[in-house]
Amino acid sequence: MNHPVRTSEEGLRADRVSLGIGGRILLDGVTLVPRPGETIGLLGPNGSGKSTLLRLLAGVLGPSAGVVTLDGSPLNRVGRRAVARRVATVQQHAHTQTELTVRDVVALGRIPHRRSWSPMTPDDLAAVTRALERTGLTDRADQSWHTLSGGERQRAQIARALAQEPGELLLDEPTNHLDIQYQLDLLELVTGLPVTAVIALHDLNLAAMYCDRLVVLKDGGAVAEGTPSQVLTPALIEDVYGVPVEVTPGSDHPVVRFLRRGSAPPGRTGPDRPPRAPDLPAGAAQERPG
Ligand SMILES: Nc1ncnc2c1ncn2[C@@H]1O[C@H](COP(=O)(O)OP(=O)(O)OP(=O)(O)O)[C@@H](O)[C@H]1O
Repeated sequence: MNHPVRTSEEGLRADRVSLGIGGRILLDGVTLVPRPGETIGLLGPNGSGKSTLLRLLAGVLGPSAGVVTLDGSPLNRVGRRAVARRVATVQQHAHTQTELTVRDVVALGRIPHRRSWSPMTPDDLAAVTRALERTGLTDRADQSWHTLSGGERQRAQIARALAQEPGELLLDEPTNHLDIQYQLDLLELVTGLPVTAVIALHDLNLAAMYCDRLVVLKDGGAVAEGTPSQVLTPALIEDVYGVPVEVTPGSDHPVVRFLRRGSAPPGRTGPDRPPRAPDLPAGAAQERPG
């Protein structure tokens, strides 16, 4: 997963970024320093600030405090086109108007690399072909975007981002709409690319399997950061998501098992779990219904 080729000043990083809109703090002093080539998973409940942080990293929004830099320069001084040559984003709900084919959509990824009004070069065409192949869309290339399934649209957006040949890839819940095979394929693909990737994910087990490091957001603040084994503890998950879990340390990565509310792992007692009645016959102790 790691392709350590650059110095620490290089790459995309967020330094103590905050964002307030309409008197509400959406992000509060978050620092994110991806190491070159690594995959960072952004975790956190709905509304915790994951998409907002990705928008700041993409330069779509500017922070109200702190700074996002690309190779040491604040994004607002780098220029949109230069940022677009380096940073590709895949959003949650991509909409494409007009009657574009899949190939047309993927070719949009080449725009930052092309001069205005100039035709696609052989390099552009090769990048589009490669991106279609990598996402398994070659035989869909001439199909209209509108006729694609939700999962195929998602893959076409990933292909567009790959055609952009970015150094940094920002993905906002890219596995939405994908069946399990494509979820695994996609994360395998992204983590195998020579790019630095920041991925907002809801699936803790996929995050544990594929991310080098995780950053957990809660109410706009970063509450944990580290490897999946360091971060994905029952205490952290219960605190952030409010759900009971059991975490099994694996040789490669931890495995999270969600428990029905009202139940708890063997040996644990808590406010949600009444102690077993001592006078019930063996085997008769019942868990509370979830
Ligand atoms: N332009 C905006 N104006 C006001 N509030 C906003 C704006 N954009 C986002 N928010 C709020 O900021 C909070 C964080 O939103 P964000 O989309 O970053 O969360 P998220 O962690 O990506 O959530 P989800 O998992 O549901 O996608 C939310 O409460 C959202 O309503």
